[in-house]
This record gives sequence, structure tokens and C-alpha cells, in this order.
Amino acid sequence: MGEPSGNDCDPVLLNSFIVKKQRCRVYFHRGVLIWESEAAPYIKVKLPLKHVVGVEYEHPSELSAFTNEIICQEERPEEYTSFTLHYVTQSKRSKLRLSKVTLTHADPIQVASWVKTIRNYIKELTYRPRCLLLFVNPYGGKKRGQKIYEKNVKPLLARAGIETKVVITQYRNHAHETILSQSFDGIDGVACVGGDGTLAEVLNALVLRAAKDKGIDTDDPHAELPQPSVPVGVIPGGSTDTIAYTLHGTNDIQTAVLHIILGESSGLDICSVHNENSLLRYYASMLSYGYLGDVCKSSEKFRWMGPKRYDYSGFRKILANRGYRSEITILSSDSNSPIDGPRCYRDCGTCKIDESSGEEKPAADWKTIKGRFFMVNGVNISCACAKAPNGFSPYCHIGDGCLDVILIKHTSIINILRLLLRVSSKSRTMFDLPFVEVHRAQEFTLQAMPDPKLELLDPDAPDARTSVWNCDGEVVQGTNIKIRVRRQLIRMFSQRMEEEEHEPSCFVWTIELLPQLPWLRVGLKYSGDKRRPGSRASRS
Ligand SMILES: Nc1ncnc2c1ncn2[C@@H]1O[C@H](COP(=O)(O)OP(=O)(O)OP(=O)(O)O)[C@@H](O)[C@H]1O
Repeated sequence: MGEPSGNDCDPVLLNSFIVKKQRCRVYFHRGVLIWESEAAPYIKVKLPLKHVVGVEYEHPSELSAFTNEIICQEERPEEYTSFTLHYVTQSKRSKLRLSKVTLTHADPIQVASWVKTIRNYIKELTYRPRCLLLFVNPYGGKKRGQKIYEKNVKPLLARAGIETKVVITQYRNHAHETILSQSFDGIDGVACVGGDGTLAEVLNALVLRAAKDKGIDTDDPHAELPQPSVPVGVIPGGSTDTIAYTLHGTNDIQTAVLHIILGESSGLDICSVHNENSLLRYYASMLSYGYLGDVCKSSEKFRWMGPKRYDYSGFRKILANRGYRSEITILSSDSNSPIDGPRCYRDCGTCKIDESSGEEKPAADWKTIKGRFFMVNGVNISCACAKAPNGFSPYCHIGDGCLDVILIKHTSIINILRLLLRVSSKSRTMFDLPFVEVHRAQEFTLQAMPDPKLELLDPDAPDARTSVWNCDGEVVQGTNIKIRVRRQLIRMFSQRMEEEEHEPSCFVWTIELLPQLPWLRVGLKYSGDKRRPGSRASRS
């Protein structure tokens, strides 16, 4: 889709340029720019133009003074003997960086012809956004959203020639209301600078808008939902930024902006949450009843603490948790195992939709589980973040049409501490703990059950008997709900993260027990199996 087609008869552009003080033969053929030195030391570099963000003219005299600032001047091609290509390179740990190379030629006509050819090629990459609607949340995380936009986002988008309609959100649901009422004429992408809550607002509004435009009743849990017309980008500016981290493999801001600029997108599953009568919400990362629901509800009161509010509320709610009685029914899936992989990386085979298999659904069966739970989770993506780099459910896939239902039974505080250690561990998962159960599912329901013991203790405190849902970081009420996965309903601007085969040979890391327990930081020297669980290397 969207890439200029090429065949063997395509003309090859060929010329000699000075590149990094060396005389080089430069070719352009089938979307790839190649330069190789004409004399020793020999170099040959291949640059696919789909990695190029922008190209601009330069005078050689301007080169030394050139910084990352954009040169705002009128272009007069007949005067220039150099042009600079700004392109994306991948550095360690999935981070993308902007690099540049300048090519110089004595004849301005040659330079102008190359700039024109390259610009035309980039213009034909139709999957790249030309005009973005961008929401900036100045309130989330450490309240740095606006600064991030001015310093890290605006200059990069301008360099890529992307027109941006910016909305600084003034109140909760501002982004939601804007999307429902806004005309999308000429807009080919929506993005946000914010955390998971801001992105959830954007995703919910886009799905509702697409359904409304097609006259679909979103209160019907079985209604098929249309895909929103535009892809979505997320630039970390919140407290945990789980979705950005899971998609890109890092919460680095420049990486997130470059994923949007390059325009390639990946399909993300979205889950719908309904009660008996109506739609409650859509979510993209995790829905959690019990402990994390309680933390979400209580931490809102302490927002003035910034991200530390989760530490404080998390500790209090571990001590307070007496478990919640519930009945869960699960429509399981025979997709891959949630316990031992494979993991979801770039070009993931599990997420690839096999067009030839038609609409046929894999065999599945319903099962019912009753009990008292510390928490019940419907996990749609691995939920990796800086403090838990493998995520809550490391083998969960972003676009396989399934979620992982993780049931954590009510247990002792020591066991809860073991659980939290596992969540932040790079080498082990929580799934071998005896009080943890995981099911890969297409749908599930949860019915909160009255608790006779607690009712006797305090009949007037219904809040003590049921919890709330933490739905992508927002509180949702409901004691009888149904969750369904909508396969790849949203396209997210992300090429996904690459699989990293090996960790450094010997390293010290500090385990941070989720965001919840900073008071229990354990310096741990690790020198065992250097491969990540589920990496292709460790499975072979
Ligand atoms: N100007 C504003 N004033 C108050 N609330 C706002 C404003 N703009 C947006 N919001 C709301 O702020 C909420 C929290 O934002 P966000 O999720 O981005 O940050 P966070 O909760 O700190 O991060 P994370 O969700 O990653 O933990 C969102 O639900 C959004 O609706």
C-alpha cells in the first residue's frame, strides 16, 4: 500500500557527489539511494527513501552552522550546490533517531533535479500523514505535555512538512468532544501528547464517531464495528505511557514522533466493555477489577503527587484488600499459549491476518470460574512500561483478536509481594505462581457476587463488597459486565519494536516493584540466562 511502484525498467539516476568529504558515485533506483566512494577508503551506504523524513537545499557555507533548527528561507534552487537528507536510523533498545547527510555537487541544476526526484518519491508515500489533528494534554503525568510539544514534537513535524492542527486540552473529555464534532476533511491522522488516559479518550471517540457515521448501535455488544478512517499516533506525556511503550518498545518521545512521520501503521485490537444495557467504554491496554481498580479510584485524589500517587495508593490498597468474590465466564481461544509465547514483535506472525481463512473463527468453548480474587484482569496488550519492561502479560499480542484473562486469587501479602516482583522481572513471569491463572480468550464476563461475610461485618458499606474497574487508567463502575475483543479495530502509527535477541552479558538492575512499592527496591545482580523469556533465541 502507498509505496511508489517500481520495476526493473525504472530509470536509475546516477551522478557524482561529495559526501562527507569523499567523492562518491550516487545512484537512485527503486526507492533506494546508494552512495559509494570512488576511491579508498571504500564505503557503500544504502538508504531506502521510505526512511527519509525531509530533504532541503543548502549552501556549503551554511553547513558548519547548521543545527537541528529548521532553516526558514525561500528556496532558490538555481543557487544551491548542496542538499541535506534527514533520515531515520534505529539505535539501541528500539529508539529511532534523526540523522542527516549532505550531498554536494558543483552544478545547481543537478542538485535541483535530485531534490525534485527525492521529494516526488516521498510525496507518493501515501500512507504518510500530511495533516494531523494533534491533542496536547498539559495536565497528565508531570504536566510537561505542552513543553514536550513545543520542544520535541513541533520542530520534527515541521521538518517532515506535516501540517498540524493542535488542540491543547482544557478539561477532561475535551479531546473526546472535539473528535465527535470535528470535520475530518483533509485530516489523515490523529495523535496525542499524553498518557494512556488521553489516548483512551481519543480511541473511544474515534470508534464512536465511526460507528455513529455508519448508524451502528454501539450499545449492542454483538454489533460489528467499522474501523475509524484515520490512524492514530501516541507521544508519551503521561505517567506510565503503557501503550506507547508496548507499541514502540520504548517511551522515548523522539521515537514516537518519528513513528508518526514515517507513517507505517500496525493494527491494534480494541475491547468493548458493556453492562446489561449499554456500552461502558472501549479500552486498548488493560481492564482490571479489584486491586488495580481500587488503586485507580483512590489515586485520583492524590494527583497533586504526580506519578508518585500510584506508589502511595498502591501500598495502601495492598493492605486493605480482602479479595472480591466474583463469577467469571471465559470464551477461550485456541490461539498461542499466554504462558510461553511467542512474543509480539515487528512483523508478528500471530497478528498477521490470513485473508484466505475468511471469517471462520477458531474453535472455542466457555468456562466458568468462581472465587475470591485479589484482582481480575482483561489484558489486551503486554502492558510493558519502563518499570515492567516485559509487561504484565509478556506474551500478549496487539492484533491477534484475543486478550489474556489473568485471575489472581486472594492470597497473603507475602504472595502479593512475590507477584509484584514477577511483574517487574525481566526473566520470569507470574504465571507459575500457584495463585495465578491465565486464559487466552475472545470474550469474558464478570459478575460481582455478594459477600455474606463482609455483609455481616458492614451491611451499609457496599463499596467494601465490590470494586471498580480500572479501564486504561480510568475508573469505570459495573458489577456485571461483558468484554469482547474487536480485532485490529484501530491502526496505530508504529512499525513496532524489533526483537532483541540478547541482554548485556552481566548486569545489575534495580527491581522496582511495579509503580506501587518504591520503598522496597532490591539491587539484584543477575548473570543467568541472558535471553529474554520467549525470545526466538531462547525458544530455539
Ligand atoms: N486541561 C485538563 N485538565 C484536567 N484534565 C485533563 C485536561 N486535559 C486532559 N485531561 C484529562 O487528564 C486525564 C489524565 O491524562 P493522562 O492519561 O494523559 O495522564 P496520566 O493519567 O498522568 O498518565 P497515564 O494514563 O499514562 O498513567 C485524561 O483522562 C484527560 O481526560
